[in-house]
Amino acid sequence: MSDRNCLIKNAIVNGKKQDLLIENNIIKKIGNIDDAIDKEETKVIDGNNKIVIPGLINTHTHIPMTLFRGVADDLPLMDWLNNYIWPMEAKLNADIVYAGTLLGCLEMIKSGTTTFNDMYFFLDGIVKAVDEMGMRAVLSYGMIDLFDGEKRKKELKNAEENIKMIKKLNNERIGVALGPHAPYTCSKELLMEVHEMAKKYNIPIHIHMNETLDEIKMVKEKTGMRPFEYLNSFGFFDGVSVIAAHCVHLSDEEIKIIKEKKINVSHNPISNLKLASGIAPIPKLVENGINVTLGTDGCGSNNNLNLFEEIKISSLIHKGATLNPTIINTKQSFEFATKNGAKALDLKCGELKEGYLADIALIDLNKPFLIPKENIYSHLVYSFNGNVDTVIIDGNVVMENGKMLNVNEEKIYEKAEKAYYKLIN
Ligand SMILES: O=c1[nH]cnc2c1ncn2[C@@H]1O[C@H](CO)[C@@H](O)[C@H]1O
Ligand SMILES: [Zn+2]
Repeated sequence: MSDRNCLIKNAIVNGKKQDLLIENNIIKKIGNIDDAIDKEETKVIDGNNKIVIPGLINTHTHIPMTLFRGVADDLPLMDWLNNYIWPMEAKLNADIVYAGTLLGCLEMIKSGTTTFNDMYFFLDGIVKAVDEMGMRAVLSYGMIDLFDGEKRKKELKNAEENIKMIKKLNNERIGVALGPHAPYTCSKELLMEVHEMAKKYNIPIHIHMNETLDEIKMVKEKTGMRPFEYLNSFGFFDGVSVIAAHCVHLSDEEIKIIKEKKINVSHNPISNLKLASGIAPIPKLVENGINVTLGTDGCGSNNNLNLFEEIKISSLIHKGATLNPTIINTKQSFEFATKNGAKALDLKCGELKEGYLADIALIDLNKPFLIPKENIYSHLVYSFNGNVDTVIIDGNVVMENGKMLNVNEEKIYEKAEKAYYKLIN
């Protein structure tokens, strides 16, 4: 029996009890499907008491940082990076990164995420784990030159080699992007070359922007401009697709640039709360028609990869901040994590539609916190804990009834524990 023909019977799909047929890696049909299905060739999943949702899309993370979970809590960004995270990251290698990525993929699959947009190091280790776990990902090598010319050359060379390595894989599930870390860690020369490279290879740029007041002050002192104005002054946003993570502190002029240049925003409310960076002006961005998506950031600043928490917090935090309970409703925050994420990554998924990629999750509704089963789409935002039942990515069933089909979970935990001890010793 091939996993790649799959019929989900009698589930809630787009608010209605119906069936969903997957052929190869595509949602072939949604409706009442009985006829002409070859039961020998088709895997049938009982969807009774279950809801089908599009797999979630995490648009900003550093996946191997699962190994940094809990190691440096309760610190501000610059102290956290300079004195804790960067010294530990100096000990990384491809094996450690591989172990952290296996764990991260497992955690994401179990909480309904099927695609993630990543920025990190040792991409050969990340690629290997993503491939084995069957996830969809866009990967970028995180470049930091700290304004040093030699370092810049090395970082650009490394980035280009990674682009070639990933393109050569020809793996439909694994895409590549460019990841200049941020305007306070990357020189103008590096950013300009990144822009050229993004055009040359026709790939997106993934960058941290306006996360803290400190970094904005640093950029302003150096350039006389706020970060978005500075990058815009040398055409960084022209003719390329950009995913800007955080965007916590923005001037009206910067919001105008984001709108005009069609920059995708990755909102990471939990990371921003934990590092006390601030609260992003998401309602204002939505009002301006800007594409808002959701990210968890790495497990050093979250400390998990459960995007359902991000959906809930993004619906709550702006209500509290604006004293307006009507702001960011359940449909909007759910779309941040699905449809909008797909748009940012230029993928045909994030919605349950015929012809779209078969990246989906099934949730068992027989849970105390999902009863009564009447307003399920509200429950998914405000009361679900993220534990999904079954996950299908690119037409492959990777988890069924809470059990991973092709990987040994215990081995992943063991590997991650071992890798962690290598990092801290
Ligand atoms: O919230 C954050 N702000 C800035 N840098 C971060 C954050 N989270 C992780 N990293 C850092 O970004 C680099 C990845 O290329 C890593 O050094 C990682 O620790
Ligand atoms: Zn980050």
